[in-house]
Amino acid sequence: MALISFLLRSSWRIVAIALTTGFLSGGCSAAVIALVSRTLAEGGQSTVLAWSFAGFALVALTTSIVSRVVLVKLSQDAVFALQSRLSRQILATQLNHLERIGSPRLLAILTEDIQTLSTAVSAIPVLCINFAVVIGCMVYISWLSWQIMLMVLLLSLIAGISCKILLSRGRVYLMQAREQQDQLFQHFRTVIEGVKELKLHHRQRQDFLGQDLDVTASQFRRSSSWGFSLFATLDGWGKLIYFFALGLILFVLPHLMAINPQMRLGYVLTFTYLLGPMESVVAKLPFLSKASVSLGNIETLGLSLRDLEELESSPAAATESWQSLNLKGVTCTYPGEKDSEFTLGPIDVTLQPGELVFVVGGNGSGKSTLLKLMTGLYTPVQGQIALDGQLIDRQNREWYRQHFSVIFADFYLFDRLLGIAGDELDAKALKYLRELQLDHKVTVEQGRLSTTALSQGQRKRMALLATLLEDRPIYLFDEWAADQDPVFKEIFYTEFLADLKARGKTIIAISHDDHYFHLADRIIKLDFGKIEYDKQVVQELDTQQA
Ligand SMILES: Nc1ncnc2c1ncn2[C@@H]1O[C@H](COP(=O)(O)OP(=O)(O)OP(=O)(O)O)[C@@H](O)[C@H]1O
Repeated sequence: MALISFLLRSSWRIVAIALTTGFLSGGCSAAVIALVSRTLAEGGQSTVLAWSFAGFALVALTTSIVSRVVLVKLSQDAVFALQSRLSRQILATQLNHLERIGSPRLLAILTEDIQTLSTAVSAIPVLCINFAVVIGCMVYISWLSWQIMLMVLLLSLIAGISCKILLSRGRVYLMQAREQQDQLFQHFRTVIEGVKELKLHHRQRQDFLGQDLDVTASQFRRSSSWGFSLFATLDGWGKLIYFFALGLILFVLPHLMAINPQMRLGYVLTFTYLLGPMESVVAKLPFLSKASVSLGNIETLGLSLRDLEELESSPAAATESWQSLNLKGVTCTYPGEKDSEFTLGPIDVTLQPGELVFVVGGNGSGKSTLLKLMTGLYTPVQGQIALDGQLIDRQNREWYRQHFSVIFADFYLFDRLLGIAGDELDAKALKYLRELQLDHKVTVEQGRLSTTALSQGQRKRMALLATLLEDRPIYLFDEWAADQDPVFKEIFYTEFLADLKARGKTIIAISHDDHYFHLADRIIKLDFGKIEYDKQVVQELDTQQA
């Protein structure tokens, strides 16, 4: 039902057409078999029966095609819309919420759950048709004899209740398996991203494979096997009931009531024909159950993303001539156990245009967190951020973010210069490629990079190229120079930063390169999430000289 309502949300009209034609097709197939049974039972041949047979067969065939084609298109459209909506929702959700959900879970939902849903939804037309065949045949059998109708109803009731019990048990195992799959995705990530370390260390690899991957994989295997075994039992149980009914008609009923051999032949034929559709319906049940677990996951994620969704709008252009950026009593907390909880702040900082500020401090002192807070990626738990006196809130946060160009320590290098247009883009990119000494390695054509298979230092230079082309008022670098050779480190601090400063840009650079601290206007030092000091470098030198 959940799957049908998922499709109904896309287009109830198409679902109505698909279900009607599906049931019509199934009904006509049942009518065909009823006609065959009757013809065999009566032993004669009539033109009316022959034409009816041809008519029902034709309608069964055409409506089956219509139902399948219509629903396949609708289901693929619905899955496409879902993928697109989820991706957009993820991008529109607060960063700290996404970090809490974790990338393995997000990836599992975007790939595994959506694929499961897509497979199940494409099976719906066949299911409808087969379901209608089963119902149609049952109706036909019931119409022939009320005693057999009673027997069919009773057996259907027993089958329905027992199937429900087995299905709900199986579903519990599938839900467990799906949770374990999230963990498995985390381990697969380790396999892919930690491949170098794991290949180098035999014991490390054995430890990881034996204690992590295999343990989760075998838990997943156990839950899945239990789930699917219960569904297999369901299949067997269904067949047992079916054979029981067949046996009753063949061997018991003739002793209880007057039933001629032809009619018996008709019943047996109808029952035998029923087996195929019934098997098909039962075989699809595990996939439907799995899909409903996936749909639950998708919807839970959707709801949780919606709760923490940010306003998406086409923001106004960044203010080039801003005067002050003010953080007042700003705090940010990563929730965790009492001892491991980290709080940054309260932070009080005011930045001016054209300033070069170095942020320093030990590992884990909160430098990167400060950058995410300053750029509006994290929402402060307390305190306020204001640009030129304008408080930053949900309404204008998107606009506020347009002021920053950032290279994070774990930056992502896109394979094309996204969102940067202009006729001269390639020429400007070439100029920077030369300055960054990458022109022998990378070319840019219509904004697309010829390669991103570069060394870490080169990748960082390409990220710098992209930010330079963005030309935003405030630049933030999280230990950008850490991967650069001494020559380029020198060029970065003395030429690139100086050039940005000369262009009136504000630069906030997290750095451990104390060689270059004298170039800064200000140094902010963080310690355990608090500002230890925030001092003007030039003033201090002046004071010393005085
Ligand atoms: N996504 C996160 N979830 C939970 N805690 C986090 C997260 N990111 C950082 N932390 C915690 O916040 C603290 C500050 O981290 P942050 O990355 O800001 O430090 P940093 O000063 O940039 O360190 P480094 O110099 O090592 O890069 C650390 O104790 C870290 O464990």
